[in-house]
Amino acid sequence: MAEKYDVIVIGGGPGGYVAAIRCAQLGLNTACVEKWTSDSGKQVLGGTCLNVGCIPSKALLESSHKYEEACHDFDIHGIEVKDVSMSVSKMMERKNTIVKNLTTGIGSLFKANKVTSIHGTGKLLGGKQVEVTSAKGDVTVYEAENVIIATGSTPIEIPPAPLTEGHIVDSTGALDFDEVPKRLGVIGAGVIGLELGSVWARLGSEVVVLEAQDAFLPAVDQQIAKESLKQFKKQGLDIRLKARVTGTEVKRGLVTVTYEDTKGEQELKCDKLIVCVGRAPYTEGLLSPDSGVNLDERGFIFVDDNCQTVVPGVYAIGDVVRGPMLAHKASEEGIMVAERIQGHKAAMNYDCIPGVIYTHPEIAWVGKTEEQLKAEGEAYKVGTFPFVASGRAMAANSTAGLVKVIASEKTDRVLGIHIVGPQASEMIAQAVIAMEFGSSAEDLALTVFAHPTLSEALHEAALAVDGNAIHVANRRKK
Ligand SMILES: NC(=O)c1ccc[n+]([C@@H]2O[C@H](COP(=O)([O-])OP(=O)(O)OC[C@H]3O[C@@H](n4cnc5c(N)ncnc54)[C@H](O)[C@@H]3O)[C@@H](O)[C@H]2O)c1
Repeated sequence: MAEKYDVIVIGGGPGGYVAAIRCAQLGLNTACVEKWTSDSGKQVLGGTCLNVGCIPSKALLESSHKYEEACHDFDIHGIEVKDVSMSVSKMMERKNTIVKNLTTGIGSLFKANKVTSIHGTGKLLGGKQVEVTSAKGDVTVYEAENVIIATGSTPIEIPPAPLTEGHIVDSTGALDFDEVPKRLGVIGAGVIGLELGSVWARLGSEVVVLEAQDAFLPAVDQQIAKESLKQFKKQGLDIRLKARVTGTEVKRGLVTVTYEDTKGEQELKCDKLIVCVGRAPYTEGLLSPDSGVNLDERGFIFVDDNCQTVVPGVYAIGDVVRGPMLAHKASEEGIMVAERIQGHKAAMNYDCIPGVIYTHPEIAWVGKTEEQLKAEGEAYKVGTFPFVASGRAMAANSTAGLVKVIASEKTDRVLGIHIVGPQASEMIAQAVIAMEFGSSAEDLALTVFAHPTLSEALHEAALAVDGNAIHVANRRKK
């Protein structure tokens, strides 16, 4: 008889491992299937986020930022540093240690919560059975009352730029360069292109980012996107918009990229090229024909608002379903599904998911952009506050950027908050809480913020919504 669980989770990333832990906490007999294998043949938990995504990229962003500060920004504080050098191997060692600590930590959390970890590739069969194939090829079939699919996504490859070992790489390869490339090409000015482009630019690469679209960060509020582009250009990132890559050639270690822009066909020569043109849901070999689970027209697993597939008791969460491909969205969906399996009435608020781009300055937002509200015909009012007027930002020598609060013209309810500036990734949590609690701009304006903090910029932007900012001249009321 096949071994039976209350819940089997397929995938051990931030969606899957969080779902598994929550299910076990709620008293469900839970197993998590993960195929990722280390060089020594051991199972690795944590998925893309911990192994080759959010965490390692933040480790490199932090190291490269410190290097850049030591080279260029200490001087203003009166600190003189000479002969600054960077050891790429040491930087990578630090990153690898952080990844190892976190991924092994999940194993400990599984033990503490009594989640059974199954090493192998999971496949959903009919009747809520899960087939697991080990690295050696042994096949075991398990049964489950409930299955949660959390298999994530993989980088998209494009025909004009096939990955070529050591020369044309995806985001995973770009986290493991063994030296700073002199010239680095990046295809795609999205989240990954900007974050990884920043890492290597700070370390000395001449970075050219080729972006097919004519708008920069089209999903971001365009006032914030414009300010960000200005800052990135100042930092020496050469971002070329309306530049669609049409071909690549690798010859004697040199990559030649051909692309088309408004002037016609162009060429770019670089030592390494990163392809980061988006990610696709990962469903390869996942579903047997009789599993009953459907994909939508874009290849995502089709689910309702509660992450339920068309098969009762089979759920899917994270990058493999609709919505933003973000670790925190996956984790929260995992918790919601675990609660629902246990009969609770949990639901996700998809209108309050923050987005962050970890460049310098950081970009962060929650809720609607001005462009979205215009398109929806919703009347709104806007308050902004620039960090150049913040004492704390001055003290930190980080005055680029602004906070923007958008509120309903009719009700004053906050509809969106957008930030480009220092610590935006941390500040956005305040905005998310405000929106989650249905705050008005006035509620924020009447709240006491500690002085001197960067968060005061959010307070002032909320005050500015009705022309009441103190530390900046208000726009005249009409
Ligand atoms: N900080 C974060 O939250 C974070 C970090 C990394 C990745 N992610 C997620 O991972 C996913 C993938 O990120 P990404 O940066 O690869 O994708 P993306 O969708 O953010 O950006 C890809 C960009 O590539 C451009 N592009 C596509 N084909 C092109 C071509 N032939 N020539 C030139 N440009 C081309 C697109 O127009 C787009 O702007 C995203 O969903 C993102 O949200 C999030």
